[in-house]
Amino acid sequence: MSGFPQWPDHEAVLIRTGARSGLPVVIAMHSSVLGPFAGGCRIWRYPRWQDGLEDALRLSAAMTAKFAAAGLARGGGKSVVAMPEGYELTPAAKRAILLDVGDAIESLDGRYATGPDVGTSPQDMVVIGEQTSHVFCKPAEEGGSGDSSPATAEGSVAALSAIGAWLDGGDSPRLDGLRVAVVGLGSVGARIAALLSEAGAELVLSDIDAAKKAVADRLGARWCEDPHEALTADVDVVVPAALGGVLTEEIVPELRCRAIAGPANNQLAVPQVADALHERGIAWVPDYIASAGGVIHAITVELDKRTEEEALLRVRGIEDTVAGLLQSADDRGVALAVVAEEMVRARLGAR
Ligand SMILES: NC(=O)c1ccc[n+]([C@@H]2O[C@H](COP(=O)([O-])OP(=O)(O)OC[C@H]3O[C@@H](n4cnc5c(N)ncnc54)[C@H](O)[C@@H]3O)[C@@H](O)[C@H]2O)c1
Repeated sequence: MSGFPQWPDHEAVLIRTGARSGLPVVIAMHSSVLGPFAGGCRIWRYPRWQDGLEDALRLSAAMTAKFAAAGLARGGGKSVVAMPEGYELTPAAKRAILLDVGDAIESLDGRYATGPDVGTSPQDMVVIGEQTSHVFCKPAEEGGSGDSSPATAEGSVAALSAIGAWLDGGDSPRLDGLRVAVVGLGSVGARIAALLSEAGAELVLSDIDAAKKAVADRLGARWCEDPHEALTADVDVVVPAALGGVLTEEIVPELRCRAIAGPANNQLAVPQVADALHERGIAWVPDYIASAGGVIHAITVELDKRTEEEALLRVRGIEDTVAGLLQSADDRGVALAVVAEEMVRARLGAR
């Protein structure tokens, strides 16, 4: 997030050597203004362990923004285990790391809870859960909320409904007839495409994996072999649902959509792209808003112990959030990212 303070304003950082793995376990705790810390556990290879620390600091700050924007009473946290390059992650080594993470979390006495991130799965949360109860996103058969992709997709579609209304100049959420390009048809992207198709949207779909053409065929959608063609297609909205960094300074002049909203993390290659999109009249919904459905659902059900219905209502609340942001961005003639950042700061009581 441009301008959002990320360093050195963390409340606390725990760094300890895992008793079993011997690897550094980092837990970065950014801001507990809204509630206890939560955020995924990343197990990744880094050139230096300090790069893992830096990742934890950056990602925990982003989680604070995500929770604040979602109206969840949680603070941004993140755990990272930095493996050296070339480290052989055998099943035994993975288990040792996960137990070390569980110990580190337990030592914090409920101040921080974790879920899956890059390099960890819902099943891994069960292993962490052997050492601590402060864990979410366990598989359904283990008493957890299961795969987060459906709720993430719901949240992105809620954002798209708000965009549909905004494009119509009205208040009624609309997906019927909306022309949408979905780039990336993995667990989340394929679900978004299915939900949009059901709601009557007109779809352009793409993925680097040619086998995903089957999704387009099944939904009767237009298939683009080249993801760049889908990104720059003449549609109302583009949905980035693959990897980050897809919105570059080079691609902005080529875009033909009116809005962009999707689940992919870290969509902007550089922060200035948000301004470039605004100058081209393209509304960009920050990924920390459009991708929040999964974590909202998991935390609501597993940590807050609320019902599925309540969780779904909270996820669908993304629609109202985006509608409000689109309206105030228009009223003030500024980028939606600016209004979103101000909303986050206001909720955190920051200047
Ligand atoms: N799964 C969740 O609940 C969740 C939650 C929040 C954010 N996200 C983010 O959403 C995005 C998608 O997540 P997912 O779980 O569906 O991942 P996934 O790995 O299941 O799917 C990613 C898809 O993108 C495709 N892809 C990769 N590079 C591409 C490119 N350059 N162009 C087009 N397609 C490309 C892959 O072939 C794959 O089909 C990721 O950025 C992820 O971090 C996911």
